[in-house]
Amino acid sequence: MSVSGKVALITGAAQGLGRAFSEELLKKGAKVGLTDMNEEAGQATVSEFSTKYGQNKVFFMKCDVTSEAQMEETFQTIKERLGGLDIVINNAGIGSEFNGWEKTVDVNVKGVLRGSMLAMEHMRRDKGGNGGVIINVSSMGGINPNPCGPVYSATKAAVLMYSLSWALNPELTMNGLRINALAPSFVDTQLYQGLSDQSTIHVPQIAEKIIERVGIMTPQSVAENMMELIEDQTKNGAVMKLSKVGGKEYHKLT
Ligand SMILES: NC(=O)c1ccc[n+]([C@@H]2O[C@H](COP(=O)([O-])OP(=O)(O)OC[C@H]3O[C@@H](n4cnc5c(N)ncnc54)[C@H](O)[C@@H]3O)[C@@H](O)[C@H]2O)c1
Ligand SMILES: CC[C@@H](O)/C=C/C=C\C[C@@H](O)/C=C/C=C/C=C\[C@@H](O)CCCC(=O)O
Repeated sequence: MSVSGKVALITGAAQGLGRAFSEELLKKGAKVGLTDMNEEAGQATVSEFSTKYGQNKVFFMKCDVTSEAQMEETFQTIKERLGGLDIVINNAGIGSEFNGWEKTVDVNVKGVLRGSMLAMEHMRRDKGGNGGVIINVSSMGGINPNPCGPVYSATKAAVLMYSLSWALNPELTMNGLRINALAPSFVDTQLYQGLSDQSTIHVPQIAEKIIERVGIMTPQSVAENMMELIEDQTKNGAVMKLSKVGGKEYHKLT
């Protein structure tokens, strides 16, 4: 599928991976609904991208993925403002392991499931949509047990299993939809930089050893690889693993 002229909605897009996904899509001629709970960062990003790619190509909405009302309004508004919806990337995620662990579940699991359900409602052909693709952002931490973040890993494993379960449902494919999961290892973003904050993870000394082994990617390199999940229409149910040392691999869970 060529993304030129298509409309994408991305959560957590003000910075990090979501910002990189947005820019990669804009470079290829897509229109992007950039959403994030951080309004200041979101406005700054959309201002930069409007200048680079055109005012009518990108639109920002403040949206907290844990709010059903905000997510419903955001999907409807972006679809109206940009003329449709073809690509949804449920990217927003956090990593608190201790006193914020329930928020981690709310954002990383409930936020992704909410965005997936809204994406299906707005894109499925039997409800007036044009079909499309959903990319749910998991992690290598959702595939391999990771002592640094049991809560985080559980949320990312949930994203994987939810996505793959839907991919097997003919209701999805018969209505022109595809759903995939992206599972990067470490990427140089604010979330990764928070790893050094002992209040967010368990056993940071183990994290250091894992990082030495698997390396650290740039958000841009992840975004460039991710595009294959959108452009290759045979990839329904695919799990793309990415790491600095291992490169790109497709993971089979079944
Ligand atoms: N950085 C990594 O090493 C890495 C590796 C694998 C997977 N991931 C995943 O990639 C995704 C993006 O993470 P990142 O590394 O770019 O982190 P990041 O912290 O740089 O960016 C996350 C963005 O999500 C936004 N956000 C947080 N909570 C939100 C909410 N409730 N509603 C809306 N927006 C919210 C933040 O404001 C921020 O702009 C996450 O799902 C993360 O789990 C990251
Ligand atoms: C880990 C808790 C959270 O607060 C921190 C997140 C930081 C970065 C994002 C995360 O998704 C990255 C995970 C990377 C995992 C990399 C390798 C794993 O497969 C573990 C491999 C185990 C091993 O090699 O020993």
